[in-house]
Amino acid sequence: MSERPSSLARTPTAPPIMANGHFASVGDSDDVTLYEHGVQVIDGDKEFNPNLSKYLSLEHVTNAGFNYHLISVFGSQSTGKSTLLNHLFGTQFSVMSESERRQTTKGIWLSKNKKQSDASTEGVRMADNILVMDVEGTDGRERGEDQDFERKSALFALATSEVLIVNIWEHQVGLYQGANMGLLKTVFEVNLQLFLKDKSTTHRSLLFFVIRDFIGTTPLKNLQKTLLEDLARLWSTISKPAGLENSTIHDYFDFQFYGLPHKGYQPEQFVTETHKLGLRFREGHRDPKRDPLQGEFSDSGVFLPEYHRRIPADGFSHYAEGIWDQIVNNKDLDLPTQQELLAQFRCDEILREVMIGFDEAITAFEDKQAESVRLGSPEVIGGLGVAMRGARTKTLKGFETEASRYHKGVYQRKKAELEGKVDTRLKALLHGQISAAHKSGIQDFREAVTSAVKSGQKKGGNYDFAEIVNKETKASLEKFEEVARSTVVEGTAWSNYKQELNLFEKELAEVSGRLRRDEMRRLATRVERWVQSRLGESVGLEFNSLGSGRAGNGAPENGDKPLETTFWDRVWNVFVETVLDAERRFTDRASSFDASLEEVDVGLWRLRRKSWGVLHAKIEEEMIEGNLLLKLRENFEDKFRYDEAGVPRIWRPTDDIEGIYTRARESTLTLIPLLSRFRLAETNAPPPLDRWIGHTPSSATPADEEDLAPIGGVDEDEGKTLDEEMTILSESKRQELTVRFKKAADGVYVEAKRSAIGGMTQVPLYFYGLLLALGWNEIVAVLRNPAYFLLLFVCAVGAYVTWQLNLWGPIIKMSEAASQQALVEGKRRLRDFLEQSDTGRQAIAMSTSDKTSSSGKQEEYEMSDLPKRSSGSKADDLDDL
Ligand SMILES: Nc1nc2c(ncn2[C@@H]2O[C@H](COP(=O)(O)OP(=O)(O)OP(=O)(O)O)[C@@H](O)[C@H]2O)c(=O)[nH]1
Repeated sequence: MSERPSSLARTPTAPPIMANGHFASVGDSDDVTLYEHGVQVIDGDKEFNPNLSKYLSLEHVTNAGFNYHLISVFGSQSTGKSTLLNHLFGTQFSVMSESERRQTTKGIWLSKNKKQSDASTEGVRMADNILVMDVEGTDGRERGEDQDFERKSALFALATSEVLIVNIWEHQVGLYQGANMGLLKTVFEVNLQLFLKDKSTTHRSLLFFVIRDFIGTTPLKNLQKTLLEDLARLWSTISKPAGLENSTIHDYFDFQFYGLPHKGYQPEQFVTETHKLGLRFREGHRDPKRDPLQGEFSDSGVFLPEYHRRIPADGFSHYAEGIWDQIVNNKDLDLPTQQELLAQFRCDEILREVMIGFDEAITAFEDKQAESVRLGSPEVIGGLGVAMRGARTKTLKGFETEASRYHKGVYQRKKAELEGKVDTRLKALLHGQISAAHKSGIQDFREAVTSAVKSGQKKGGNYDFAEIVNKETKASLEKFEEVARSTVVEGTAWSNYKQELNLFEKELAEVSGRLRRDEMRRLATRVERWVQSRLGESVGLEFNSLGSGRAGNGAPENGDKPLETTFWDRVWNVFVETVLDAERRFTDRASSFDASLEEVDVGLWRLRRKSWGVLHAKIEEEMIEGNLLLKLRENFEDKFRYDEAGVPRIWRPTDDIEGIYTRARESTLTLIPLLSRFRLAETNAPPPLDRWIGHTPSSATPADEEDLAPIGGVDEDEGKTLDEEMTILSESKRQELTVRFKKAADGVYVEAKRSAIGGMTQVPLYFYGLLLALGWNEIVAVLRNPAYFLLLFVCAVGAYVTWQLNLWGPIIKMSEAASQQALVEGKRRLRDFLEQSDTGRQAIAMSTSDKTSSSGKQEEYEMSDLPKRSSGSKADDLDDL
């Protein structure tokens, strides 16, 4: 290529200017000074220079969009075309040396206008970015008969340029070859082909005839007229496509003419005129309504929008290359297709460019989101919405700015493609963000409700669960909506979070349902504990009543029925009352949870079942052999040891101990069958447990039934009948109990009998006679001795006086108290003494253990050693619930 001095320098005819590096500038360096002669777009060997785009970007044309103009110059070889352009635009196209007459410009060169605005014309708007193409001269001896290149270059110039300067000498006007009529005929023909296919816009071009060496003898108007007549004739000779037979040359071309004086003979005028002409190109303002053929146009501008080929500057080099490729390969030049191809190419390029910016803005967020998902703790990313909206707007706007200048159809398609790409990624980010908000929202909600409940419990349990749930649900929904709203990209169909919001709301409801169930469970547990405590106390009292003879509720035995016969009725009543109370409390509290009727039903049903379990366990505890035996003994003792008035009996040998014993024993023995079955006295049947507990509610879940023990008569399928459920003591247990009770009663009987016999022991009378006979000597000795007699007499008088004064009682009491005190003090001193010596301590230990073991052995039979029951445990207060 030409930018290496190469192709042109290699040709034997290459001028020295090529060898001295003028052409070497192109493409090898980015330094704009190396492009002082412009860039060779097409070299002499018809090769296209791929560095054209580099030149345009160095000249700051690439980003100009449509704000640039392209002018080509045509004309015979060595007619001063390059000279003309250099004067008009300050370019530095190579010019033939005066001494030689040979081809200078090979191929097609392009340079940007280098002339700035004059001081005098300041304020006048300069035409933007004028690019000029210096086309190899026609009719040159170097190409000879080969007119291929000049036709191809004409076609290329027409496809790209707005204005074609036709450079002719005045004396050439009227000639055919000299006036380039052959070339112009080709231009007209290809113009018809080129722009016929693209009917979307009206393409016009300006043919600007610059008449060189214009003397002025023939007025310019006459020359203009001659040329136009020639051109009209030429137009009529070309074959036109169907439908355009009647078209005129003016349908496609505008014309302007300008005469320039001889450069050699009138150098000053030449400079002045080229300067004026240059200003028309650079600063002239063209009124599109003014017909340049009719009116004055010497001061008129040149460019009209309709001349523009509508190729954005950044796509120009690619477009030009495509066009040239078609031309050089003799393919049908189809401009719309080329424009479409260009649009596709450029839109793809622009799309890639804008996607780089998009990646920079978004990838970090995508990575962060992916990382948090990978770690299993999705996180709401701050500032995501702003970044998403900003990146999307910037990307689409950037694409629109650059790509909208290209073929509309392609642009729309590519825009949709870009939107698809951008939106797919943004949508994924939005979903990620919403899903993170969902997960963290649910977690936060659960934690908030739990901690509010806990703090409520700490403050004494006075909290409203439903209120907490409602408050936290509202807060969670607001937070979720805030995240979603701040992340959505307005104006996009996919930026919709309604469905996700519904899902979130649904899950919140599920979680609150679960939390409520947990809360209800906790409530149920508390109520059950309360029931357990109350039943433990009340049922314990009823069992104690068996021994005390008074009802557990404190009511004395009434005459109608023996207390024992209504025992189970009382237990059942206590149970029913307690459970009804618990149910009422449970229902009150559960309703404050906003629990559904079904949930409350299940809770109550569980409560009844559990309460029955508690009662059953309590009864079983009371009915263990030791406890029951104790109750029976107490009952027996009550009847045996006390009379009808409740006064303790002192047994005398004359009493009917056997009779009383037998009645008391038989009465107590009737208790055993009574206690062995839970039956109500009225109906003589078990209580209606199945009816009372009720059927399993349909809304009960397997989890609700999991921890419930089967109940006979209620859970029929468990194979245990109500009768079995209500049987407290088996037959064998009853018999065993009867035997043991009888033994214990016998023990009491024996003790009573023994105490009755012990009460009748006396000192026999003969013992007094014997005492007199044996002590007669001592009596006589005392009576005969005056001292003894006197002492006896004084004692007798003292005793008589004491008796008279009724002081014997106090004296005896005082002496008893004194002796008692002396005994206690003596014992204490002895213990202290023993504790201070080792042997003494051992002796104490041995005596204590002996005492314990001997009392254990006697426990079953010695009524006095039986442990006394506590009247009942302290019940928890249900108000604590
Ligand atoms: N008579 C006359 N000669 C001119 C004029 N302008 C330039 N020349 C001379 O014409 C010769 C060719 O000038 P170029 O500008 O190189 O001509 P060109 O048409 O660009 O030549 P190629 O690029 O080889 O086709 C030079 O020697 C110029 O001095 C003019 O207005 N009148």
